[in-house]
Amino acid sequence: MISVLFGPEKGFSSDVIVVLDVLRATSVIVTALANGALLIKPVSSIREAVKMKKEGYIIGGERSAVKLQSFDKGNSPLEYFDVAGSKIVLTTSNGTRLIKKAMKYSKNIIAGAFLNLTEIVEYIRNVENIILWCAGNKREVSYEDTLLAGAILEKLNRIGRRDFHDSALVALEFFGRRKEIKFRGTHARRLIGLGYEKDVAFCSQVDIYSVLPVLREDVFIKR
Ligand SMILES: O=C(O)[C@H](CS(=O)(=O)O)OP(=O)(O)O
Ligand SMILES: [Mg+2]
Repeated sequence: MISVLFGPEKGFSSDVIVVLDVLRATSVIVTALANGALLIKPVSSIREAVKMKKEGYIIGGERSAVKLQSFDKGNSPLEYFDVAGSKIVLTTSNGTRLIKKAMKYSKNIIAGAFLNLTEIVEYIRNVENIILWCAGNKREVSYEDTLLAGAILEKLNRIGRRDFHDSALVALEFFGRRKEIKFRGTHARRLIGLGYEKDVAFCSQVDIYSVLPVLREDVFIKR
């Protein structure tokens, strides 16, 4: 059975959990690994991230969408092209918190974005129980994560999967009504207002990377 969780509140166990935070945490994770980062460690707090600096990590993340003082990088995927060979610790408002939560519910967690859409589908196509877990925006449903859930489901549907929970059917039908990958929600508008329009455009690209971030212990590495 394939289910979609539209926000971070309620979780349950599953064979695989695909964490979706299109704007922008999972797009950052995919981009960093595609550009040669060795690993990305998601953490919930700023303090945990800062501690890792001494261990040679690049520290990245945001609060209220803006790079933190004393951090090396923010939460823009465009800042993660020059990370070959590095270890990164990442803390963000929605995405990294959801990843930590998802760890309670599955040993098999992957990070999904439009950037690696086909890689996600290839990995989960034969898995029995799947949750597509949307990070959402400030604990609410987000347009772009729901759209990605629908895009994944459409591809699964095309290859014959039909075991969709009602939540999955809702996301699938939502995606089916959209003709383009364009983010019309609050989070995209807010990021554009803050000057991050290039991030929004970058994160709406489909399949520019053939990379799948898988969580091993508590760090994402390339599969
Ligand atoms: O940086 C982002 O895009 C958001 C921050 S906020 O929700 O806009 O304040 O973080 P994320 O965890 O990637 O949703
Ligand atoms: Mg987000």
